[in-house]
Amino acid sequence: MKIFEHHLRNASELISQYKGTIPFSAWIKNYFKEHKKFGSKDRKQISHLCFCYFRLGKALAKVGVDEKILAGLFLTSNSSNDFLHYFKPNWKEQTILSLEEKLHFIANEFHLSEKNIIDEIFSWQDELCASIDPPAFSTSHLIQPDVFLRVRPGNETKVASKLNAAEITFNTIGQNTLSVSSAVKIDDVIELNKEAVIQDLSSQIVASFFGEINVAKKVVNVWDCCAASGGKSIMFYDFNKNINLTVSDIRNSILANLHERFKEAGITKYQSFTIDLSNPQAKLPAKNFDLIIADVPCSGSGTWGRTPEQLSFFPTEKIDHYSRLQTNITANVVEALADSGYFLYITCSVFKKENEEAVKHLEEKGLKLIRKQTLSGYDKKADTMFAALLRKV
Ligand SMILES: C[S@@+](CC[C@H](N)C(=O)[O-])C[C@H]1O[C@@H](n2cnc3c(N)ncnc32)[C@H](O)[C@@H]1O
Repeated sequence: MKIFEHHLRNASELISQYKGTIPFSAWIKNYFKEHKKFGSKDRKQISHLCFCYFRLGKALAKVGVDEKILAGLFLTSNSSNDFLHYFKPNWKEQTILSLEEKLHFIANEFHLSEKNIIDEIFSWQDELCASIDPPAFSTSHLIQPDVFLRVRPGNETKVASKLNAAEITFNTIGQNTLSVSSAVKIDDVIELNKEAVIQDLSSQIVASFFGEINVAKKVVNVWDCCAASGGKSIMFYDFNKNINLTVSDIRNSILANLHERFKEAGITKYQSFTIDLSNPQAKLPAKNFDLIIADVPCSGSGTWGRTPEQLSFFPTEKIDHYSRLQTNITANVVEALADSGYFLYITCSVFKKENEEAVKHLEEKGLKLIRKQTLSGYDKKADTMFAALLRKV
């Protein structure tokens, strides 16, 4: 079929043109904007083929782009499709096999070692936190993660009935956690931020650390110092409304999103300011925070199931860059902790340099570790994150 051959050729050309400077989803959107000849079905199929290729990371580097696209499509599909069948009729029977069996099959097809394929999907195995299972984490990149919703307190019944009325299939994971397929357009159905927040499962599990914060005060002073659009602040507010909330980030444009989101979430009383926290000369707020939430900038390596092009393009030296940035930020920020104040350190990274080693730096600064945890989402179609709660003693 000519159309299949066109799609494969287009995907292959786009993959060779993409240099990893911006996220692939944004890059391909721009490309299609400039090249109007592609219809919506073509755009969808070509993007999908590119993502299938990227999900294999640095594995199958020598088999050629077309073959790697087809192998990626085979490994990420649960049933045979006409496109795959057209190019690989003898793979049809195998599409229903388990991922492990399919990896074995592909290794045989290309005369490669199955272990090497797995090691090369996520090729930073030596940098991983000890608690992560390297093969399971690596192969998880072949599965598209889900979208998770955190239903805000009191909206549980309303959100479920709205989803049911719109005939949207969802899984109930916990009292306040639902998941939907990444293809679903949820914002047409529920009032985002008011009724529910789009928030990854592991990010939601960070709330389990809030219960360990013991402040004998009516109003808790909280500083969400790398707040972005305020996901962690909204979650803390839902846990405890008696807070005096301060938020900051490096740029005003980022905080503009936060103001919008807080409005929708009903958070009206808070202080906000911009600050470069990596600058040792930065003027910090007064030293009176009972809790500082430091959801620091990081490699994002626990979220590459959503941006699989990073498996091919992430420069290894950036791990050290982020680690230094995190050390500079946290060294600065802890100065604003009140006596006995808590410090919640969070990343969406799987690298020990950004996680356990960062916690060691904080302990060297005199903070006492209460709990640290790798929040492994790779077995739950979710992101993998890391959180550590420390206290100034
Ligand atoms: C992982 S995101 C925070 C996500 C957010 N807490 C949430 O739950 O949605 C990290 C944030 O740190 C900010 N950031 C990066 N470098 C910074 C710096 N030097 N000083 C302050 N904030 C910085 C980024 O702009 C980004 O918004």
